[in-house]
Amino acid sequence: MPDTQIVVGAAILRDGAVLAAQRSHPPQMRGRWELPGGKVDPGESDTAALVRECEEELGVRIAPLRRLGGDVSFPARVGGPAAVLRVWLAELPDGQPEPRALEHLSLRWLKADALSEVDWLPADVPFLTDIRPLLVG
Ligand SMILES: Nc1nc2c([nH]c(=O)n2[C@H]2C[C@H](O)[C@@H](COP(=O)(O)OP(=O)(O)OP(=O)(O)O)O2)c(=O)[nH]1
Repeated sequence: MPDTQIVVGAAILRDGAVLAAQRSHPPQMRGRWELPGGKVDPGESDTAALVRECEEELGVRIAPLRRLGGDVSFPARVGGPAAVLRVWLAELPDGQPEPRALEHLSLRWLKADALSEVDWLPADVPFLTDIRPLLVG
């Protein structure tokens, strides 16, 4: 898949909740929710991109733990490359500050019973099946 744009997302778990982020742009995605993360740059590893994007978006340095689920394809912009979302389970190491919405409209820590309360972007939805049992364990 040489032309596929890889997008990485972090399922950051703390105290039985996962961190969800509300997108500010583009207009058709504004207000919808995603796992924090973003596009992998050329030559960059997936986990390096994940750590970089979370620093940019949340102001924290996360620790990726392991992959959750598989590649989930989503419709790329017209004329652009195909795109897939890959998600990692991650944690906030001791000493990290509280995440801040530096690029998002808002952040929420969602427990299992609130996981379906927000309007997730489509590619993130399949990962909720992997995340839910980790919140109630
Ligand atoms: N997480 C997620 N991202 C999606 C979905 N559908 C979809 O087009 N995207 C796009 C939005 C962004 O272009 C990209 C996520 O990367 P990003 O968070 O770095 O995007 P961005 O807008 O900040 O970056 P840029 O386009 O300004 O370069 O994936 C989806 O269902 N879930």
